[in-house]
Amino acid sequence: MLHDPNRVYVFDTTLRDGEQVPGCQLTTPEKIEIAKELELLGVDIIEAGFPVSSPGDFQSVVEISKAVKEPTVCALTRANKGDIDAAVASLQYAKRPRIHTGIGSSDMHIKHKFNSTREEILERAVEAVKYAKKSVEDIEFYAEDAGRADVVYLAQMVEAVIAAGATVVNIPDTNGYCLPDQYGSKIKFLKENVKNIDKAIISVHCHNDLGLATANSIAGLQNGARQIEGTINGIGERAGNTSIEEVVMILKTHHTLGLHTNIDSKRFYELSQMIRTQMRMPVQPNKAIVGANAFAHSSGIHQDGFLKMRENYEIIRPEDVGFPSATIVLTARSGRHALKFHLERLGYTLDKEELGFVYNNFLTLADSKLDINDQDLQSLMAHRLVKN
Ligand SMILES: CC(=O)SCCNC(=O)CCNC(=O)[C@H](O)C(C)(C)COP(=O)(O)OP(=O)(O)OC[C@H]1O[C@@H](n2cnc3c(N)ncnc32)[C@H](O)[C@@H]1OP(=O)(O)O
Ligand SMILES: CC(C)C(=O)C(=O)O
Repeated sequence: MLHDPNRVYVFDTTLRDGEQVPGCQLTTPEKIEIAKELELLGVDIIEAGFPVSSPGDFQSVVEISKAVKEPTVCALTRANKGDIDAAVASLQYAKRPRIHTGIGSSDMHIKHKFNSTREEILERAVEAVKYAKKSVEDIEFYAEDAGRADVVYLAQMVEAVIAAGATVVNIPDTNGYCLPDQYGSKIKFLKENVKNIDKAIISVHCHNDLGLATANSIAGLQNGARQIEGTINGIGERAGNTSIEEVVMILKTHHTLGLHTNIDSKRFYELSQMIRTQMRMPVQPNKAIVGANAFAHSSGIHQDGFLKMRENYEIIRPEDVGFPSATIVLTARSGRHALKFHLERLGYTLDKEELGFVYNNFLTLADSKLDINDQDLQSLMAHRLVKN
C-alpha cells in the first residue's frame, strides 16, 4: 500500500500528548498557530486533540481542521461510540480526517483497568474500528500498553482491527517499558505473523520513562514500522514522548538506515522555541538537537579540535536544524586556541608569548567567573604584556 517503502510518516502529537503535560494547556488560537508551523515543518499527521474531553478541545480540532491543508488531522478517542461521534463531528472540516481509536492490550490493563477479558477487549476493539469506519475512511487503532502486552495476543488484536478497517496500527510503549531490542522484536513479530499486515502501516508511539523513547522508535522503524509518533521537544505525559527532531536527525545522519521523512529540519529550532514559549515548558540545555548547549563547545580539547575542523566535534551542522550557530564558550576549561580565536575575532593578533601571558590572567579570572564575555576579554587585553 505504500508507494515508497522507505518513507517514514511523521505523526505529531504535540497538541494532544504534549498538551497533557501539567501547565502546557493551550488556547485554540495558540494551537492553530502551532498547527500551521507543524504544517510548514512537513509533518504528515497532526493529532489535534481528544474532542470528547472538553468543549475547548473539541473546538480546537474543528479550527485546526479548517486551518491546515496538507497534513491529515487526527482526533483521539477511546473505544466507544460517544468518543467516536465527537471525533467525527470535530473533524467535519478536515480535508484528510483520521480517527485514532483504541484500547488497552496488556493483561495489566485488561484486568486492572477494564476488569475484563482478552476476548471481550478484542471485541470492543473491533467494534470501535467498525463504528469509526462508517464515518471516516482513515482509521488508526492504538493497542495501549502494547510494550507490555503478550505478543501473540497483540498479533490477534492487530489482525482483527485491520480486518475491521484500520489503516494504521499503533503499537504504543505507553509506559516507556521496553528495551530497544524487545520493542524492535515486537514490531518484527507483527510484521512476520499478522497475515494482513501489508494492508496497514505500523506506527510507533514511545514514551520516555527510561530515556529510551527515541531508541525504541528507531528500533521499531528498523523492524518495519513506517510511522513515528512524537512531539517537538519530546514533551508529553510523565517523562515525555519520542522527540520528533531526534528521530528525523537520526534518519538524516545514518543514511545506512535507508529511511527518510518529509520534514524540513531547518525549521526545528524556531519551532522548538515557539513550543517552549507557548507551552511554558523550558527545554533542558543539553537536549539533543534543540537545547541551548547542543552546539556549544566549552572545553579546550574540543574547542581546539572544532576550530581545526568542525566535524571533529559536530555530527550535525547547526544550520541543518535552524540553530543560529555553533559557539565557543570561554570557561576555565578552555585552552589557548579558543582564547586566541575570540581575541582575533575582536581584532587582536598576539604572538605566542603574549597569548601565554593573557591566558594566565584569563584562567585566574575564569576560575572565579563562570562566563567570560567580550568585555572581560577587552579588560584582559588592556593589561596585556606589551613588548618593547
Ligand atoms: C492512552 C490514552 O488514552 S492517552 C490519552 C489520555 N488523555 C486523556 O485522558 C485526556 C482526556 N480525558 C478526559 O478528558 C477524560 O478522562 C474523559 C472525558 C476521556 C473521560 O472522563 P470520565 O468519563 O470522567 O472518566 P475517567 O477519565 O475518570 O475514567 C476513564 C474511563 O474510560 C475508560 N477507558 C480508558 N481507556 C479506554 C479506552 N481506550 N477505551 C474505552 N474505555 C476506556 C476507563 O476504563 C474508565 O471507565 P470506567 O468509568 O468505566 O471505569
Ligand atoms: C493514545 C495512545 C497512543 C497513547 O498516548 C499511549 O499509549 O501512550
